[in-house]
Amino acid sequence: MRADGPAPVIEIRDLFKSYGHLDVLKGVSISAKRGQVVSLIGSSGSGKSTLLRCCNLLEDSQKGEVLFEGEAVTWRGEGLARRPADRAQVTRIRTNLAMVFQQFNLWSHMTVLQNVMEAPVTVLGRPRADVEAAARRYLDKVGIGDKAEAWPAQLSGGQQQRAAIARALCMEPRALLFDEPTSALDPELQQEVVRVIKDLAGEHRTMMLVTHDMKLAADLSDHVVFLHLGRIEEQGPPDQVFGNPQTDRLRQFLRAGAAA
Ligand SMILES: Nc1ncnc2c1ncn2[C@@H]1O[C@H](COP(=O)(O)OP(=O)(O)OP(=O)(O)O)[C@@H](O)[C@H]1O
Repeated sequence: MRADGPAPVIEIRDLFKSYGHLDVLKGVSISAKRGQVVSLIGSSGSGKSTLLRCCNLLEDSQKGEVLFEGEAVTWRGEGLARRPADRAQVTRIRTNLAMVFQQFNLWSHMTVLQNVMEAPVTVLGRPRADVEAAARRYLDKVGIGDKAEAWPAQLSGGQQQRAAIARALCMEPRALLFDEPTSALDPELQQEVVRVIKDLAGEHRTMMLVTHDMKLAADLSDHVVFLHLGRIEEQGPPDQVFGNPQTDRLRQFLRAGAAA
């Protein structure tokens, strides 16, 4: 244990990411320590989702690195010559940094239970009976234990997102990455997902959360990062970021959100 508290589970160091000529991340450094909830806020296009996707190797990056529990996991090399880490490492990282997407991404041809069990059984090779017991436990935990045998299309959006959260939990990850988990939901369905995310935060799980829901970020986060055009414009504890913003850009962003 370091003198300054728990070690980072995720550490992003000076990360640069471009799509062709579009520079999306321009030297971003963030870390999430064990048990911390770090929220990423900012205008559309500021690079929040890209940053999250770089953490679990869904995207490459041109420069800088991401460390998972102290181990470098970003692509190796420089510029376009960068190569992914080896396949086993990619699997390990995606298992340990499980992601929940805005659009749920459940497989429509599988039942809810099969969705939750699929990766632990086929990718990780865990025993089916153990995984099924765990999957049912996680479905209960997110409040849809009775939907195990249903098809995704039979579920509401909020239930589908809770199934996606159960699927992420069933990987037994070291951290959860949420990419706008409530944005695709009607307001009344958002709350059931928010409740689940709050429960997980209450268990001191390590999380990185991209959200446009400032209330959620304020309620949940230990640390809030405001991105603007691929750079960190301001960051700090939620009381400060939301209660005493230091930069004009953040003040403007929060005002615009409050007026929306
Ligand atoms: N695969 C891609 N190819 C080309 N450009 C992309 C790709 N993915 C994202 N971008 C661009 O990168 C920029 C950052 O996108 P990103 O999704 O990270 O932003 P964001 O802050 O999460 O926005 P939002 O809040 O709207 O989701 C945007 O200009 C987007 O159009």
